[in-house]
Amino acid sequence: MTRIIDGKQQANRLREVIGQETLGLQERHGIRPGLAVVMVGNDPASQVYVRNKARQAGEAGIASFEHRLEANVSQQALLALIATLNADPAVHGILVQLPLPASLSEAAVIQAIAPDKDVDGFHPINIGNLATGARAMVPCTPLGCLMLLRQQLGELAGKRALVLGRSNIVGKPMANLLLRDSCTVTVAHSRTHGLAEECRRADILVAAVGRPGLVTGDWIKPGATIIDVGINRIEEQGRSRLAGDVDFTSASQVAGAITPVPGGVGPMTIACLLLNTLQATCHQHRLPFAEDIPQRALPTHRKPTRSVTS
Ligand SMILES: NC(=O)C1=CN([C@@H]2O[C@H](COP(=O)(O)OP(=O)(O)OC[C@H]3O[C@@H](n4cnc5c(N)ncnc54)[C@H](OP(=O)(O)O)[C@@H]3O)[C@@H](O)[C@H]2O)C=CC1
Ligand SMILES: Nc1nc(=O)c2c([nH]1)NC[C@@H]1CN(c3ccc(C(=O)N[C@@H](CCC(=O)O)C(=O)O)cc3)C=[N+]21
Repeated sequence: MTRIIDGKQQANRLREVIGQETLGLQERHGIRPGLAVVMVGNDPASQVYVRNKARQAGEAGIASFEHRLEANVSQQALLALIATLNADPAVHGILVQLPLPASLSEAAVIQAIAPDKDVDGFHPINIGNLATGARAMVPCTPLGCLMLLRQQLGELAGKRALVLGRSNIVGKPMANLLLRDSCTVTVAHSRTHGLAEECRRADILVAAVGRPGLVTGDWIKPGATIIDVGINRIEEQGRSRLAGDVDFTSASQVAGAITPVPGGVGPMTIACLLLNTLQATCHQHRLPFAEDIPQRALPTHRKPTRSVTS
């Protein structure tokens, strides 16, 4: 039986536990975590996402501060805003919505964010710490994927994992996280030869390519766990809907467990953003952070020793 991994429900649980923790911070220390979201231009898809983040932050006891800048804002003005947010004690986390207009340097903007407040985990310091196995702020989307995998499979050690996509925001940090959990990791991309065969070897397949329905059932090892990161807006029969990078209909015939789109990785990304904001708040106030929040919220389904193929 294929299990549908309900990311929306898992994210609700995670946000509930985050809410209990923020309440504790407020009551014991009078501290309210704060998240600043900077949006440049007015891309409608980003607006929906930013609105969802603000609402869910509020429900979890996190203050959110939205900064909307015109698409033609200068690099200098954007960097000045980041400097202000870096210095603001009410702001514990800073997220600059990507992609930025082409006139702005994403690298320069990301590097301007104080690493302690970099709740996206995109700053080179955080990337380096993740890659070397040190404590780091971990990018939200791969972190959410890892939580779903751990919850689904328990122990990940020794499993063959294939990460499809090598972007800085999903593919590369995902590969690092799986390696940290002792998976045997392959990273595939647009220049990979024999992509279907690579995929068929994988016990765990994480697809983050931005190509709707690229991964079909015949690319999947029977019983494998499939995490579909893709969020693609497609037109079908004159209507617009969201589709993942995995063809859900054929893949769900073969997979052991699979995330849907919508309702899979997307909601976990936002929950992980709130978790990173809580972690950043504790760190900045030199307070202990409850590392076990994900395990408390999402206890594992299976005994750690059982393999996907057994
Ligand atoms: N659920 C969520 O929270 C999030 C979802 N997303 C979604 O995830 C998807 C990926 O996002 P992102 O990582 O930013 O995308 P990028 O466009 O930055 O990277 C795409 C990657 O996929 C590879 N690729 C593209 N086409 C193919 C192909 N035909 N075969 C094999 N590999 C291919 C590219 O290879 P190469 O490097 O060789 O060009 C690249 O490494 C998108 O749909 C995006 O909307 C993104 C962020 C968060
Ligand atoms: N600095 C930065 N950090 C990001 O993390 C970041 C970003 N920029 N730019 C854009 C991408 C995309 N992204 C999504 C997060 C949640 C959903 C999400 O909640 N999706 C819902 C549905 C949403 C809908 O219905 O439109 C779901 O999949 O169920 C989608 C996409 C984060 N990103």
